[in-house]
Amino acid sequence: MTELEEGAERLAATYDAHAFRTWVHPRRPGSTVVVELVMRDLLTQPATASEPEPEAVYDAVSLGRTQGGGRWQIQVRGRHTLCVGASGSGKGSVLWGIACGLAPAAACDLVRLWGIDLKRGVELAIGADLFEHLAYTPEEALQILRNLIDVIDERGGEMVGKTRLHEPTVGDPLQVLVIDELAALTAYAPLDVRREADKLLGVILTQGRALGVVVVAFVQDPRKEVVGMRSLFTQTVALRLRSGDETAMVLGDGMHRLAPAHRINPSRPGTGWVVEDSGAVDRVRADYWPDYLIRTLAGRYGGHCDGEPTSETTPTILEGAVR
Ligand SMILES: Nc1ncnc2c1ncn2[C@@H]1O[C@H](COP(=O)(O)OP(=O)(O)OP(=O)(O)O)[C@@H](O)[C@H]1O
Repeated sequence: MTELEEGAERLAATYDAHAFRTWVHPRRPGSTVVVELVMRDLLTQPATASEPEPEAVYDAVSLGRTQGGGRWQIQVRGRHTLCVGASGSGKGSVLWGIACGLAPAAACDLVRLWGIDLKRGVELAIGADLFEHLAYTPEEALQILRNLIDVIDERGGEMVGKTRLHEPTVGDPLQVLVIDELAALTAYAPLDVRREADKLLGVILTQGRALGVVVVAFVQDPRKEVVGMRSLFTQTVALRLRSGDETAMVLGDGMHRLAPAHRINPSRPGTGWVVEDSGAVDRVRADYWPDYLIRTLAGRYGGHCDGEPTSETTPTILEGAVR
């Protein structure tokens, strides 16, 4: 092995590269050596989620892996999150990663989960016990939005001049609204519902963050006609998208090259791109949440702080303000 190859091998080991090639730069022979590292793609294989630690966490939850081999943590408190991905791109694994990651905190009433699933509850019903309330109809969805606005009004008065970011405590929890297929509410619901939902969601998205009311929404189609309030979300996860235009729409102009979500292989659901506040771009893959695991956690944490299984309860819609 030549000295050059030995050096390249050391470099490959340092960066956990799968293979390497070396050659002398064609235009600068004798002076510049090129080493090309072939990196292993750590996100090729799917991973199944495991039960979250029993500690109640509400700031951020772990969703899966980053391409560098670290854990993918998503900030929940203080952010409104929009996850966009074509059908079958794996939005469910991001949704359940967040809901199940917050489950221990929800059991202790440090977090209260609200759910809107206008696709007849197909997605959320499976973990229904984790949610304070679930809405399966447009009218129920509006009621949840109104309830959350009441929380905002109440907290706004209490917090003014005291603190900039609501600190969840038992009984005064972080309120997390999970909306599966946002378009069903903002684009395909009856006109009067759409109008009111747009208005109420606009208030929550502009005023709720600091007051401990955050939205985590999922949508297939990111066009403005479908998600008019796209720009009000403060962080975005792009799973597999359908075109470079969609990538630019979701992640920002110029991002279709840096974070090509439209090139994600359809055979690798749960894979996505995230752009951090700092502008750092990362490729990630969510862990897969099988139904049995969601049911297990909903049974263990739904409505209880002591880890005992809950009785079977159907979430109901509250009239008026939440506690
Ligand atoms: N993180 C993941 N790792 C591996 N496979 C996954 C992952 N997430 C989802 N899958 C697989 O991909 C399929 C589709 O995922 P999912 O239902 O979450 O997509 P979706 O984006 O919610 O689609 P739709 O918008 O049509 O509901 C799942 O049934 C599962 O088999």
